[in-house]
Amino acid sequence: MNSVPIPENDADRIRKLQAYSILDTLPEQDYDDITRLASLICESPISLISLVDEHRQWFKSRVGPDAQETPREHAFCAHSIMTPDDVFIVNDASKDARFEQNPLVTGEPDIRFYAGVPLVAPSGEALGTLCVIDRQPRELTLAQADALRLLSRLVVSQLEMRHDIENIEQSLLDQGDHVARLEDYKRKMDESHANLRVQSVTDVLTGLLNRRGLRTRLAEEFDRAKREQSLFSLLVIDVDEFKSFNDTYGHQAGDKILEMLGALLKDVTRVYDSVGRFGGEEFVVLLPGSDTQGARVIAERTRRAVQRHAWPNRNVTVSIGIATYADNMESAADLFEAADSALYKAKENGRNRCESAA
Ligand SMILES: Nc1nc2c(ncn2[C@@H]2O[C@H](COP(=O)(O)OP(=O)(O)OP(=O)(O)O)[C@@H](O)[C@H]2O)c(=O)[nH]1
Repeated sequence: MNSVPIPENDADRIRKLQAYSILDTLPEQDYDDITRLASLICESPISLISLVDEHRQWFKSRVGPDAQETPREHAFCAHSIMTPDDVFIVNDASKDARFEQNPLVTGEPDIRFYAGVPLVAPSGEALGTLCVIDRQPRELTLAQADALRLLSRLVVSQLEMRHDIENIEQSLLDQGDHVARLEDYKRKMDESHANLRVQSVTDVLTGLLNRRGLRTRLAEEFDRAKREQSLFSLLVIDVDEFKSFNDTYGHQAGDKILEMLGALLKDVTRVYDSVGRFGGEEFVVLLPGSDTQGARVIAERTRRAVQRHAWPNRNVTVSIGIATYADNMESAADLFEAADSALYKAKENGRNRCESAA
């Protein structure tokens, strides 16, 4: 038996075939319809869509034989793909020197007649054939050859369509991946914006509201008190003789005091009060719902708590100015100034005391 011919472009041809991802896939109705039609039109008991792989021919669809594949060296189709533009016809294989010793001729399925039309990819490679086979020597009519050509083009269209669909599916998956990554990115951006928003109103040393955060909250509460005619008070709290503390124990020890005082103020106030560090050693507590009397109680409690607290180095006390919202106040600044004046009075009157605005 002659050895099997190999096309010059065989490596490219096999790469192309593999790119279709068709080898070793399950049977599909569309391809089976084509082999059935080929068999009917050509009146042949066997019809195959044979794809010529590196070492085998593999049948995507078959009418007749049980085998799913045969070695390439036995494949009539391996001869057929050598002439991509022609129908390859063997009228009687038992009398053809190329095939008379072929096991597919000397044994099952006893091939005598073979007609194969190469399946030519749009880029020119012959991937395999659509072929019809008979156990009797015979001929193919011109009409049957034409039909076989037409059906072979249908097979290639199927291959192309399937390939396009796979590409589209893949790009949809890739697109989905991009969308997921974008959403993740957006979520991270939102998180970092939210973090930035929190940081922009937070005092680094104490973790309380900073001056900016306090200003915003004060304006909101002031507007609410004015709108709803509700009670609202404000405490301005200042550490006594803090300069001498710093001078004696150092700035870092002073920072520690401010940090501890921040935590203490948080402890002694209610959840709906807002506590912040207005700057330096001055703290502010906003008391929505509190009149002067209520604010005074909280201020006294705070002052006592500071006085009794176990501080490092030496005792710490605070002076507290109290102001309560009144109808005649035009803005939050009026309320703040009133509390600040009261604080000044507390300092004037000897420190470690609470004073209310007049
Ligand atoms: N450690 C520390 N000290 C600060 C900080 N901010 C302001 N200070 C200090 O706080 C001190 C405030 O001093 P003064 O305004 O003279 O007031 P005081 O010494 O507390 O005296 P009175 O308020 O009148 O009781 C200054 O020495 C500031 O340097 C801070 O963030 N950390």
